[in-house]
Amino acid sequence: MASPQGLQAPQEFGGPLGAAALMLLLPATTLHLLLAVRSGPARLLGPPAHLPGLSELWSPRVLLLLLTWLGLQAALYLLPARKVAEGLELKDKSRLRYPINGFQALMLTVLLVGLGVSGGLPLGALAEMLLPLASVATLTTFIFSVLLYMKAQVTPTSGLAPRGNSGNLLYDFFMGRELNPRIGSFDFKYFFELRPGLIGWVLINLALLLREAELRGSPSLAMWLVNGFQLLYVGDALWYEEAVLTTMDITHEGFGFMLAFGDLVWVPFTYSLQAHFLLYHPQPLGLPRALLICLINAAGYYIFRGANSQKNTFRKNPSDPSVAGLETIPTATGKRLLVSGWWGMVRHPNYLGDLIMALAWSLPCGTSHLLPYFYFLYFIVLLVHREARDELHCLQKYGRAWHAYCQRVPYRIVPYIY
Ligand SMILES: NC(=O)C1=CN([C@@H]2O[C@H](COP(=O)(O)OP(=O)(O)OC[C@H]3O[C@@H](n4cnc5c(N)ncnc54)[C@H](OP(=O)(O)O)[C@@H]3O)[C@@H](O)[C@H]2O)C=CC1
Ligand SMILES: CC(C)CCC[C@@H](C)[C@H]1CC=C2C3=C(CC[C@@]21C)[C@@]1(C)CC[C@H](O)C(C)(C)[C@@H]1CC3
Repeated sequence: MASPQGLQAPQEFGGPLGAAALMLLLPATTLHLLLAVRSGPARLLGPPAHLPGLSELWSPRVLLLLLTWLGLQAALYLLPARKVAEGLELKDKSRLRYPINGFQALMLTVLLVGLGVSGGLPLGALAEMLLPLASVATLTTFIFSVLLYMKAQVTPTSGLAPRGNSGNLLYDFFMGRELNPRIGSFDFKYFFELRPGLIGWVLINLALLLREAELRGSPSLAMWLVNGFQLLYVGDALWYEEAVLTTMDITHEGFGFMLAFGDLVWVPFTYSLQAHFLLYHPQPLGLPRALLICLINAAGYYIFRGANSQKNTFRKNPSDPSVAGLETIPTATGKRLLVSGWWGMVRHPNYLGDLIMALAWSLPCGTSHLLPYFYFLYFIVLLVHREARDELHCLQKYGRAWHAYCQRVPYRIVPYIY
């Protein structure tokens, strides 16, 4: 069942063929990275040292562990929230309500895990279970995406996403048909975007740190830095949880295989690659280099947070004193575009800050291997592609005003370079 508007929307990611290729390539890449990272040569490119058997990829105990984790995070999501925020206006003029309790869920998880570890829970053992966990999570994602696809069959047209309703099964399954799939007030896209995968990433990092302490007596400085930087990133995402309601994923993307896999598999298992690498390939790191890397991460965070907060404040209340003095240009929609401050430097200053942080997360792993730089390299591709998609949306939305903005601010992500 295709919506007329969906049929006209240009297809992304290379259409059905691209979507099919990605659905094979993404799980295969995750598997390859998890095998390569623990092998001696730790090669990013080239065949893996061995192909795993079924017993290395699947166990009912691991499935139970994953389901318990999802259940715990769902329960924390349902706890009373300090605030309930409204999302942007939908096509039918309604607004959905979202609980703002992500940071609380992170803190409660840390507390529960802390109590567990002090009571003898062998969290370090998780480090040895990442391969079967990732493959079980991949299988779960496929099954879950089928359920999401079926649920969209009975969703009214106004609830469908602009892109994922072309009528091609493979493409729509990948892109996601329904914009905001919910059961009652439980919003699946919002929940998966910020909870089990993002908090799971922190937990995996911590398990790798504890495993390193078990093996070598104490965690290395490099391991501390990677854990600290990424905890800051996840803590920030959950502290500013409300801001996710204006991101492209929540406002535009359907919830299908792409986001479900990204949230549940890609983020926790590939974003933790640096800590995973350090467990099997310890790297010496002196204090002066560690300080320099901290400075790079701080600079990236400063730009990332400054840019995201400036835009969010401006979109929520343009007369807020912190943004009221900034220069803007009007658009035909009634909304204005910032042309000074962070958004006058490049058209995506938040991506620039994010990329600088991505580099800082890999640097503690030294320069002997390319593998721990995977996240940085993938992130360049993701953000360049994302920027192009956003550019197209903004051009369609703002027309001439967007052209004027591009003339005023000619660089996209990196000043004077790109
Ligand atoms: N770690 C990861 O894997 C990932 C991280 N991210 C991060 O997520 C964050 C959100 O990114 P994303 O959702 O892509 O988009 P952005 O937060 O960059 O939002 C883009 C939107 O901002 C508005 N905008 C653009 N220019 C201006 C301007 N000059 N003045 C005012 N508003 C403007 C437009 O929407 P409108 O005008 O309608 O408000 C545009 O569609 C980023 O920090 C990014 O780095 C993203 C993807 C993956
Ligand atoms: C590999 C696939 C082709 C693409 C998968 C993309 C997803 C992994 C990302 C799409 C947008 C994301 C965001 C974050 C994590 C990665 C995914 C899900 C984010 C939650 C990370 C923390 C940030 O502070 C944020 C701004 C909240 C991010 C929002 C977008």
